[in-house]
Amino acid sequence: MQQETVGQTVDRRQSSRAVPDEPLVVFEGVSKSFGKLQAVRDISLSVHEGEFLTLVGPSGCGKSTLLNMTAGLFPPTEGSVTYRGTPVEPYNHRVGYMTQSDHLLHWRTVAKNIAVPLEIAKMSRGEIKDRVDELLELVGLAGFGENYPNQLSGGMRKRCALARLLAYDPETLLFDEPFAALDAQLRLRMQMEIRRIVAQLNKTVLFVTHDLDEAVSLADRCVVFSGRPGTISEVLDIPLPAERDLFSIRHNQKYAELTARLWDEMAPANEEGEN
Ligand SMILES: Nc1ncnc2c1ncn2[C@@H]1O[C@H](COP(=O)(O)OP(=O)(O)OP(=O)(O)O)[C@@H](O)[C@H]1O
Repeated sequence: MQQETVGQTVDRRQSSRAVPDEPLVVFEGVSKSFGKLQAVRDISLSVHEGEFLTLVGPSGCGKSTLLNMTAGLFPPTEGSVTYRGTPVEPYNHRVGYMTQSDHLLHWRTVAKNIAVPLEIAKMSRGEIKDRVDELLELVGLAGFGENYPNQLSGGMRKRCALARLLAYDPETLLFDEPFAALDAQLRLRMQMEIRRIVAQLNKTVLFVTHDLDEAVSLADRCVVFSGRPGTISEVLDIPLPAERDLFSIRHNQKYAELTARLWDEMAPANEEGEN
């Protein structure tokens, strides 16, 4: 059961991370093959509640495959994926999934798009309205509820998709390169929004990206994969402040060191199995 509502605004990230807790998602000796193709091999990784994890690695190393197994879209070939101590089964309703494409329904207004999961959950009209208003406020779209997706900018569409993702209050958010198509400035704004919202709601995040700056600036930890079959080559702690200004963080010495280290890790000479 979900414990939080969207309206709760206490940042429990710092305090929850100060106390050792049971991991939320655990991959133990996970391998996944599709026919003869082995996508990932022997992945062991624990994700803790309230943690923001980024996943980077060469194309085809199985990052999305890990998200898909967390969502219960398919099981591992070997090993186990558990969520709160229980093996993930089809489907894991505690997670929400957001990809590069926003999948907004063009014939529905912003408010009606956000309302989709709430309608499926058979909430009453009044409850849906209250919830949608709250979500519009949260993602910075107050006043745009009656607009249609084709009347929105790229950033606003992302905000709308994010609000819909949050509507049923999933405790873990899976992001697969959600901002890849945005220009640099917009991407930075959306990154700031994501960190603000995730901290505010104390969500756990697995975020796949090819952008190494994004991988460092967003994360509490960054998981680096080697080429296919994907194995974890390193898990980097990102000891940057929980409350960070993503504009000025680029001048931070630690930030520069971490991104440089990631670039070194990702140098072509270090890739074993590029597509
Ligand atoms: N459902 C599937 N059926 C068959 N093959 C798959 C399936 N899902 C993934 N693969 C294959 O597994 C490998 C890993 O794919 P995956 O999408 O997880 O990699 P990725 O690291 O997320 O790649 P990218 O960064 O390019 O998105 C690829 O070779 C892909 O073609």
